[in-house]
Amino acid sequence: MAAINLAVIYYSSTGTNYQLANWAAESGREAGAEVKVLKVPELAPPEAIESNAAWKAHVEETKHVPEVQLSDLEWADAIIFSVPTRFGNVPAQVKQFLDTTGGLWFQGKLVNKVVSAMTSAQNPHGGQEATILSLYTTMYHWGAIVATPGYSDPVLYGAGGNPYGTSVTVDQSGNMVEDVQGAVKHQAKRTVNVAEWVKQGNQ
Ligand SMILES: Cc1cc2nc3c(=O)[nH]c(=O)nc-3n(C[C@H](O)[C@H](O)[C@H](O)COP(=O)(O)O)c2cc1C
Repeated sequence: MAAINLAVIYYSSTGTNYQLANWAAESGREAGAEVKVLKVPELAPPEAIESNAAWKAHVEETKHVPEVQLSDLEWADAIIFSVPTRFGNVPAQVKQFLDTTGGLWFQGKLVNKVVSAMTSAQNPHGGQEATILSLYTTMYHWGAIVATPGYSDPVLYGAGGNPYGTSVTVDQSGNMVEDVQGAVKHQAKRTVNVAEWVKQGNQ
């Protein structure tokens, strides 16, 4: 099998998407990939972060995580995004990062990247599917190959059955409502497997 470089790129204010990213990374390594977990740079002013204890704690907890660079996108064969819902769309931090990929896009360097996405929201119908589809719209412009979980494994039903990508509800205390660990791991393994098929086909 061709060795796959997997970049797990996340944004998180209060830790949910960081946890999803780490489960995906674990599964990617189990599937034999070389894995990097990378955070999208924060744009919020320090006063906003300071005013929210959970946000502040998460920023402290993840100080060691490298920020994603454009070179990470070049390096990656497969990319898994994990981002929270913001009014049914991606957070501004993520959009800002995506908008820096214009140069790579222009050079055709994002073509055939195998991508997949996950999200979280406070409400079970709070815009999870819309958020993932918004992100995928950019991926279609990249010429990426979007690898959705669909209903490719029974574990997805127990996780809420979002065929576009794993999504989870976060309660008022910041805890995940559905048990999505298995679905995340399945999605990550599947993404690595699809990247292997694509890479082999290109060799
Ligand atoms: C500006 C803003 C907009 C949000 N919009 C929604 C929304 O439309 N629907 C929803 O269910 N949750 C919404 N949320 C809640 C977040 O999605 C939730 O806090 C997030 O999924 C937690 O992920 P994290 O722990 O990785 O930061 C919003 C939060 C913020 C700050």
